Amino acid sequence: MKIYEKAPAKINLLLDVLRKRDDGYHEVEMVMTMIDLADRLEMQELPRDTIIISSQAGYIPLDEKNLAFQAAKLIKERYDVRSGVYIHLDKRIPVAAGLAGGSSDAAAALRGLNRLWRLNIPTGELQRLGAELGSDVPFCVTGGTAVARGRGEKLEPIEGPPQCWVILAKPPIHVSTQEIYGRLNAASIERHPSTADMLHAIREKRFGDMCQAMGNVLEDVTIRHYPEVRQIKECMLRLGADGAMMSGSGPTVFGLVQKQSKVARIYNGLRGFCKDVYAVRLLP
Ligand SMILES: C[C@](O)(CO)[C@H](O)COP(=O)(O)OP(=O)(O)OC[C@H]1O[C@@H](n2ccc(N)nc2=O)[C@H](O)[C@@H]1O
Ligand SMILES: Nc1ncnc2c1ncn2[C@@H]1O[C@H](COP(=O)(O)OP(=O)(O)OP(=O)(O)O)[C@@H](O)[C@H]1O
Repeated sequence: MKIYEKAPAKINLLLDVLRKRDDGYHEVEMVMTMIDLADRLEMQELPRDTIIISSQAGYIPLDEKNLAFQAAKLIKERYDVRSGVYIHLDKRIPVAAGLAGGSSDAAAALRGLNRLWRLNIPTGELQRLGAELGSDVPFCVTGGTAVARGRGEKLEPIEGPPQCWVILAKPPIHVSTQEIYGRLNAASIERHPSTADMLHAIREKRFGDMCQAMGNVLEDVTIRHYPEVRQIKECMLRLGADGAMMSGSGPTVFGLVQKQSKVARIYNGLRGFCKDVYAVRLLP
């Protein structure tokens, strides 16, 4: 039997860091939502006790370092599954972009293998397993729109933001999430974004207020080392985006636009800057 799962990318509409924790992670408060840019996973049961990953993308690990491999291994061990699986990853989300591509693949593998092996694992348990693989994985298990707290695993689902276009531009640099959090001095953050303002804007479907409420405390840290992120953000706003911000730890910058008539102009303008540009919708 073959089954398929879509693994959409996420953006952080808001990312605040409250403090550094004793375990080395940071206590965060984030508003996350999914966009219509997704990897596709094909999963096929194998009679042998083995996990095989393949992908058309030449630049991701296909061994134990792959997050989909780790998801399959975890579920096999915890649920004592004797058969194996072949997972093909059709990668469309840019890698190490701040869009949770690997995390979403892991979450899709957890959902898919739960079906393939008829394990009936409840969603909450899939999220707990996901938290063992990465801080963004529990959100990716369910998707939608949510406030994420703790290190990202405490989730409060909320209604979706007002629909709009999302234009993404990723400069050709590799940014390590660990390095960016490591360079952040949580005690000296000058301006924290307001989660309350963001939630109010989303609840009231006020697109302009939502753009105003966007904020990401990791942005300054990444920009200090990669000034091209600021250039892309400024370029997006100059070209007419209603709001623009870095997603996650970067380096991808996303711009939000409500009017379709503006999309082509922003997209084409950014293509002059970098190769990796996408124009997609929010996932409803
Ligand atoms: C930047 C975000 O993507 C925003 O959604 C997440 O906060 C990070 O999610 P992620 O990539 O799934 O993160 P993980 O794989 O769990 O952690 C990578 C590294 O980021 C740092 N990290 C991550 C999450 C968190 N709340 N505090 C941290 O300090 C840790 O140094 C960790 O070693
Ligand atoms: N299935 C996968 N897809 C992409 N990268 C993967 C995968 N499995 C492991 N990796 C590794 O994870 C690293 C981070 O890639 P990923 O695309 O998940 O980053 P990201 O979008 O910045 O994640 P996040 O937003 O959660 O911090 C890459 O360097 C890559 O080698």
